[in-house]
Amino acid sequence: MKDTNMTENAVTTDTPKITARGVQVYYGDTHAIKDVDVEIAANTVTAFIGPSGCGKSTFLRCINRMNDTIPIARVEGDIRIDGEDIYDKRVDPVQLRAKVGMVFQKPNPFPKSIYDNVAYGPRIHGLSKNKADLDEIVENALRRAALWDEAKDRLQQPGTGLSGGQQQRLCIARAVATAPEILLMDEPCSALDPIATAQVEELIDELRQNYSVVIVTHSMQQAARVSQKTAFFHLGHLVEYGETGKIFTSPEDPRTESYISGRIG
Ligand SMILES: Nc1ncnc2c1ncn2[C@@H]1O[C@H](COP(=O)(O)OP(=O)(O)OP(=O)(O)O)[C@@H](O)[C@H]1O
Repeated sequence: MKDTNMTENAVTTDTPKITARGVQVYYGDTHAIKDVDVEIAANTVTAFIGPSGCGKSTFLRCINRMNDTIPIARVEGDIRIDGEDIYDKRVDPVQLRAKVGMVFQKPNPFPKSIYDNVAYGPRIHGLSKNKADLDEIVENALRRAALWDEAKDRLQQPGTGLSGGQQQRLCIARAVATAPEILLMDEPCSALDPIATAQVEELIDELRQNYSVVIVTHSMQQAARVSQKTAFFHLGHLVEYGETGKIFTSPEDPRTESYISGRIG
């Protein structure tokens, strides 16, 4: 089945990077994600949209096992990256998170220098042979995050001294420095002004060349601008998933139609 016609059904893509089957998430007695099946393509930006509390962030956090850090959260079902079960006991969540980077709603640089923020992941994962190697990784990551020109003369200054938009790009540089294959972004622009938002959106489009990007957003305009695929969640269900253009112009499900036309949410 192609991915343009589905209602709480399995969704497939030609080259799935991430495959989820029968995913349930519980927080104690709260059933937050209900039987979600989805396949997410490589080199694609996929947007998760839906009303507040529908489970977008919860499902996003399943993809790098961030829910493991929430004691009352319980994840069931099967999630694979390139066919590998990421919940297998042999998978080290720290290694997994190097491969599946995450950028959060609020820029959260470490209280360290700009350089050390970006070098942190490569250092703990032993990705560089020597200082020159690490310098190169840091420079490349800052370039990829479109922050190099603004940061190159102040690499030893604190990351927290940057503007909000620069801090978010620093967090993106920190995430890409470990050469991830997937980048998860949880409302990455919600704390940014329109100019910084435009810069981050432009960056997301460039990042797609190298990564699969999954972005949670409350802004339907943003989803329409940056994503090729959109998933609409409602009350823990993945209601509809498909080409972004189709979801926004001719959704199949009345709940999607209501949300995009502003009647729910
Ligand atoms: N740490 C937590 N502990 C308990 N319940 C939680 C926790 N995180 C989320 N939930 C519950 O799980 C459900 C889904 O929440 P989630 O944050 O995933 O939704 P969301 O769609 O991302 O919402 P928003 O758009 O408001 O960020 C909600 O009912 C929420 O209250």
